[in-house]
Amino acid sequence: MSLPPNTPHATAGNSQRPLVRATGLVKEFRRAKRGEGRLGALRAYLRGDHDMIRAVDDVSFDIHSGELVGYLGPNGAGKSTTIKMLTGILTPTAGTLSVAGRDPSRERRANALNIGVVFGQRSQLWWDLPLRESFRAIRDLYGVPRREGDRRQHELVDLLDMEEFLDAPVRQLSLGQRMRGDLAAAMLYQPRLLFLDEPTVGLDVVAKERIREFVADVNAEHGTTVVLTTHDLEDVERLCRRIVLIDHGRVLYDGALTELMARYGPYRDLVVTLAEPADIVVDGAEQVSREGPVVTLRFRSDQVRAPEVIAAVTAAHAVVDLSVVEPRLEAVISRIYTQRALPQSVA
Ligand SMILES: Nc1ncnc2c1ncn2[C@@H]1O[C@H](COP(=O)(O)OP(=O)(O)OP(=O)(O)O)[C@@H](O)[C@H]1O
Repeated sequence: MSLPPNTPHATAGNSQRPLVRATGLVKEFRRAKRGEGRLGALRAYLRGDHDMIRAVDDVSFDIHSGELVGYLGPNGAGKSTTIKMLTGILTPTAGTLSVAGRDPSRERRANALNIGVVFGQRSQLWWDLPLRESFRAIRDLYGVPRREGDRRQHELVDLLDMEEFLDAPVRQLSLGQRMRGDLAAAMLYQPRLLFLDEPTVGLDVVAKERIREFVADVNAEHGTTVVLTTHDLEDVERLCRRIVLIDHGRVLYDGALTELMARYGPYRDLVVTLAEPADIVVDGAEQVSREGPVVTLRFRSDQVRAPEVIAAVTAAHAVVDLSVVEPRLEAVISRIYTQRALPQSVA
């Protein structure tokens, strides 16, 4: 199925120079070829046989100051590779990249002053140092003036409620506490751009909510531009107005979250619990799943009315329970990932 062209992003028409501009970005990796069997593998290794993998394949986008963008995609889509190029850790194979007017891989140190990076899976803090000492080291490293640093640290400690564990070594902190420490560390020198890679992974609901509130706050109050990579779509629903969806290194969608939902908007699910397990075949609706006696039918509410589908189902089956469910972002995204296409436009 061919993909519709990318939707112009939410800030199209913004005349300001973008904070981030990626144009035709490509990143290829060499990967050793695996020969058949042990001997084959050895031969391939000795011959230096390799494949090229295009982890990022002609990606272009602009991000303007103050935006909070979700950079999403299934495992292996190329998200981390893109973020690594934006932070200067990796050099693009082709294309151009500008972050606050700089080429990140050529001016890595200068770029580092403008960006904060937080990885949910791995801490940037010193494991054996108390948080307070890590903060001091970071302030020194980034040349934050003392008074200014004290003020910011105080504000962040307050905002993230960290006073009680500031003197504990990082290795003794819970995941949620460590995450708060990482976020504060990334914001101590007030970067213009914050990259968050899975910032809520593994956290309980309360801890997740605290992180989301903090991210929303630094974006709204300090105008910090945020690029958020996450598999938790509640993070996205809660925080992002714009999303960039990638798969196999290519942009599938770049635009407002509301527009994506509107495209999917006419779809409704009718969840039916039957007295006896059975498949349901009715006009205007498609059975999308069946688990025991629970069957889910999907229909377009602009083509068939819910009462008509319900009447057809109850005429043919003994029904114990039923409900009509509006689509959630998760359903939309999983449909895009599985079909590698956007839902049909309503228009
Ligand atoms: N250093 C590397 N050498 C070879 N291949 C790599 C390297 N880094 C990434 N890749 C490959 O590039 C592709 C994109 O990987 P990337 O880590 O960017 O995906 P991702 O979208 O961040 O995935 P996830 O959600 O699982 O973190 C994958 O096929 C991966 O195996």
